[in-house]
Amino acid sequence: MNFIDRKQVNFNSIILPLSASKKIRMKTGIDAISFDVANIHLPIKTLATARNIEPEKLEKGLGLIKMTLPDVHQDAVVFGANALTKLITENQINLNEISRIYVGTESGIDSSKPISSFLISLMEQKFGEDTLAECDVVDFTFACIGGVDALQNCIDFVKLNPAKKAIVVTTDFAKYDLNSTGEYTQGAGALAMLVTSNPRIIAFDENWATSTKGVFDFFKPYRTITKEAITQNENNDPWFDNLEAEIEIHKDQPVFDGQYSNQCYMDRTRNAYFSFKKLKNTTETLYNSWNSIIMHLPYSFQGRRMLSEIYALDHADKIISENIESADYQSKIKEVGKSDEYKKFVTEKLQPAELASSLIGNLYTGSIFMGLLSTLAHYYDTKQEISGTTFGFLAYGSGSKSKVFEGTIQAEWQSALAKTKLFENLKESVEIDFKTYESLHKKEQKESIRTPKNEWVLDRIEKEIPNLIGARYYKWVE
Ligand SMILES: CC(=O)SCCNC(=O)CCNC(=O)[C@H](O)C(C)(C)COP(=O)(O)OP(=O)(O)OC[C@H]1O[C@@H](n2cnc3c(N)ncnc32)[C@H](O)[C@@H]1OP(=O)(O)O
Repeated sequence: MNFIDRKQVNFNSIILPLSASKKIRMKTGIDAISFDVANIHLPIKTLATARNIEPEKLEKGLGLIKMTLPDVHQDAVVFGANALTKLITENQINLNEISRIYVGTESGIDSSKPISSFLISLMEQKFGEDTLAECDVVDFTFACIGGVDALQNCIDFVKLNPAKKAIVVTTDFAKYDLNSTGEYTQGAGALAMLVTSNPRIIAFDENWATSTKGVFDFFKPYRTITKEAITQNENNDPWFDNLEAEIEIHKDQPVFDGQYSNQCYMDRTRNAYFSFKKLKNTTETLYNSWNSIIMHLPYSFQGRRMLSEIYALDHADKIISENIESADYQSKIKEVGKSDEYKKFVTEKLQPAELASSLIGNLYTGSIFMGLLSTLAHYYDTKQEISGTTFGFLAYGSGSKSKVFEGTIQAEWQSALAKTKLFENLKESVEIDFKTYESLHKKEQKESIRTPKNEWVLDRIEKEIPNLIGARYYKWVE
């Protein structure tokens, strides 16, 4: 029997074989990436005009251009299944080789059956019965950071099992109440990423820093509909007609405090960033070593608005003191954010990630990965070589948690990305008018806006068979 001497095993990065003379560090990271977004959009100017908001605030203040939203036949399962199908076909993945499909989402359609369970049956429908019979699947939910949690988990798994492969899917519909301050930060879509040893796109460093604090900045609680509300049925909802007693319901739209959520975002990312420096045992200005910075972007300019604090605190010339409690601390951060030096920094390190966000909107768990894809697609389209450079990641999920980590772009990133064509695909999105937007939002629209082709669609929701009521069925449309 072979016994492994635990003292010789570095559990942070698997070193194979274990003899001191022949140490090979196995890289782990993202080997392939694909996406699916709603493909219908409302121009942000249209929303601004209808809501009597200055368009410049949304366009120049928050960086918004278009806002995608699901068509009648789309939901979080559809986006996830389409991104996953593209990942499998474009990269000729043999599903028997996939040990895990872990989903990050905060748009679950069922409190018990995870989205990953739907994905399994749809993939087997398309690629063969029992092809995923031994695959482990589960959903991760922690607001927008659930996809990063799934990724970290899959990376650890592949590090321990270098011959195995995993897939991470992030899928969400960021839906906010009409007339709320979140309304202009909506969006919908999914990404799928293959996690392997010796990946072609990006290999992650072993250090991951975390900052956590339990807060109510943004959440989706179960809400009570009282007997009186059911009786009054102010919105004439036909579903109410069959209700007799008070019930708890779950609404897609969150309860949130926008400015407080920004503060939580800043606090968590700042703490995680400085913890990451400690883990790396460095006093150098860390962001200078990053070619690009990939942050959670609930809207395009969130990263640049939030990062000025870290930029100032970790600046080589110590632009501001570290006294976070001082009276003029916040105004000094704002001042730094408006400086030409900071604007240049943003253009170089953050802007490539913002490009897709401006055209799509919020993807919740997928936003940070769309930032990564946007950056890679930008460098691909502009033919700039970035292999060997390091990307820094600042993830955030309300509730709240931040994770900071970094990865190195691999030599084959361009060939791995050749079929993705992000910006080309985004150009095909169909524009809708304000009336159509509102009817989709209120679920009054019955016919699909766009005719689906070569994609998964929601076929029907069971209404009759008692022990299947609410079951969702999907189909592939050629
Ligand atoms: C879910 C998560 O990811 S948590 C973290 C983020 N939170 C959310 O996404 C929650 C949902 N969203 C929201 O609540 C809101 O959309 C927020 C908080 C993101 C934005 O809130 P608002 O009150 O609409 O905007 P806010 O006043 O913060 O910022 C507007 C920006 O536009 C700028 N602006 C305003 N008018 C103009 C104009 N005419 N021209 C140019 N810029 C303008 C402002 O100066 C400000 O930018 P600055 O602070 O960088 O200077």
